[in-house]
Amino acid sequence: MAALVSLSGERLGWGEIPVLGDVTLTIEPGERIALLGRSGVGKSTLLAALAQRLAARRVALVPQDHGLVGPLSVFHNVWMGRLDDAGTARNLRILLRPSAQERAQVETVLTRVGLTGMGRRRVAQLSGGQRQRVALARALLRGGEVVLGDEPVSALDPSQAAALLGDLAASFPTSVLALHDVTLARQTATRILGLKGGRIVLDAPVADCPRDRLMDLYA
Ligand SMILES: Nc1ncnc2c1ncn2[C@@H]1O[C@H](COP(=O)(O)OP(=O)(O)OP(=O)(O)O)[C@@H](O)[C@H]1O
Repeated sequence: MAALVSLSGERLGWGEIPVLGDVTLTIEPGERIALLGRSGVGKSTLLAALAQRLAARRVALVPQDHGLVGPLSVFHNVWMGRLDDAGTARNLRILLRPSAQERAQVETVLTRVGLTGMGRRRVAQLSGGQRQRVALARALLRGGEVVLGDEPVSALDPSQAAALLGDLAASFPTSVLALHDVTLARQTATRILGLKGGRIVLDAPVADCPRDRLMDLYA
């Protein structure tokens, strides 16, 4: 099967400022990759580079800051996951006067993230964990070949986090998720990428990643 994306010896950063060097990485369809490493090591930088390389595919994003529009309703924010499926006129109609079916589609994903009946609430009035779940609902509504998530369950309690990572795994064939919870990464990923000191220092199947080996990434 053809790789989804390949990077070979690349330097990734922002403008002239390098963050990660010598990045060599191939992602195959069906992989569930967890990105691990200390704060500021470059997980978001790698995800941003992957998003760019995967632009021709259908990709759902769950950004670290959620990427929501506070003054708009939960419904509107979730529907944004599908904006590029329709033209401006249809989108305007949906945003102003959604049909019962469109409301039901959004309600279905809201229920999956535990936000049943919250579609009319303004995002600005939600808690941090509720906002994160709106961002997850938007990704679930969008669907696609790949989900890229930057700490997508960091604001949720452990059982909710595990359940929603399970839902992402069931909904997207391939995932690349930056996670800070090593246990959750070992439970949900098939492959671990560990970043340290400006490099990928670990790239291995999860079966070869005992907890101690992963904790070295934070030493
Ligand atoms: N949009 C951006 N523009 C410029 N520099 C950035 C941007 N995003 C991140 N950086 C810089 O890139 C470096 C790596 O940051 P990055 O956000 O990729 O790390 P991270 O591993 O995701 O961190 P965290 O776990 O804290 O989210 C940092 O020095 C950061 O200041």
